[in-house]
Amino acid sequence: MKDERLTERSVDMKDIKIAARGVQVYYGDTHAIKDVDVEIQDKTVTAFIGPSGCGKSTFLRCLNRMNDTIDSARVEGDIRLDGEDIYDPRVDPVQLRARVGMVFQKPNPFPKSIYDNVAYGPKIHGMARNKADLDDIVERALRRAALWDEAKDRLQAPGTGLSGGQQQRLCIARAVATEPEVLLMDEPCSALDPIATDQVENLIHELRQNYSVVIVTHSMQQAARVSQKTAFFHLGHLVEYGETGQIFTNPRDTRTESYITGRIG
Ligand SMILES: Nc1ncnc2c1ncn2[C@@H]1O[C@H](COP(=O)(O)OP(=O)(O)OP(=O)(O)O)[C@@H](O)[C@H]1O
Repeated sequence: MKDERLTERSVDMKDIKIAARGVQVYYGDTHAIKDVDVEIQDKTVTAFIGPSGCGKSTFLRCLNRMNDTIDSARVEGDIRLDGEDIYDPRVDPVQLRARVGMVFQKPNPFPKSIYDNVAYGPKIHGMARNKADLDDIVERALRRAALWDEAKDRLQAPGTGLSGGQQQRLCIARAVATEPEVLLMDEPCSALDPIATDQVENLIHELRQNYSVVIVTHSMQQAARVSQKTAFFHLGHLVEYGETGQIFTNPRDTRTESYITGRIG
């Protein structure tokens, strides 16, 4: 006899891109992330919200081992990408970060041309057979980041010469150029004006067709606009995780309710 629950479960499992279990993060003696379990779904935008210092960025950085670059940080627990342990010593963090890309709060283009900023990742990962291939990859990434029209006539100009909003879109183009499966965005719009913010939010909608996107944001309006799932963090705990609509209209935990109604944070 067919076990309905098993079938249902295997379908659910397929939709999970990243599964984290019992994650703890310490910076020296500071216990910044406390026993967090979460399942990030594929082709979904997940927002991490919560008051300043609650651990959103720290947890985000666990998902592509960016905390490895912080000497005092220690990560414990189990984090799997498509079922594979990303902290296994055999996993190369550089390869992992090509699969799980990241965009930071402050645009950080390399001191190179616009073209080279985008071409760098595909080059080191051997994604282009020749110059024409690379040109195509660069154009496609810049188009996806809604920067092509502004950049196409000055591809050899330095990336650092662009405006703040353009630089952030350049960093997004750089991140998508390696075709990551997951894109982590740490407050990607905090340095942007409303027009650039709107462009980035449109891009997030588009990216969700192919990728899983996780975004840390201080703006609850932004979380409500762009995400399907929301995780509320407080003092290092993941307090509540669910459908974005439910979290904002019918939170189950009083701490979530206090935060979304502006009483904490
Ligand atoms: N590199 C670091 N070294 C030591 N402590 C850190 C470091 N980064 C973060 N912390 C500490 O870890 C805790 C969580 O910080 P984190 O930046 O993850 O929070 P956050 O929710 O992203 O905050 P914000 O919204 O203000 O960016 C805080 O107590 C913070 O002081």
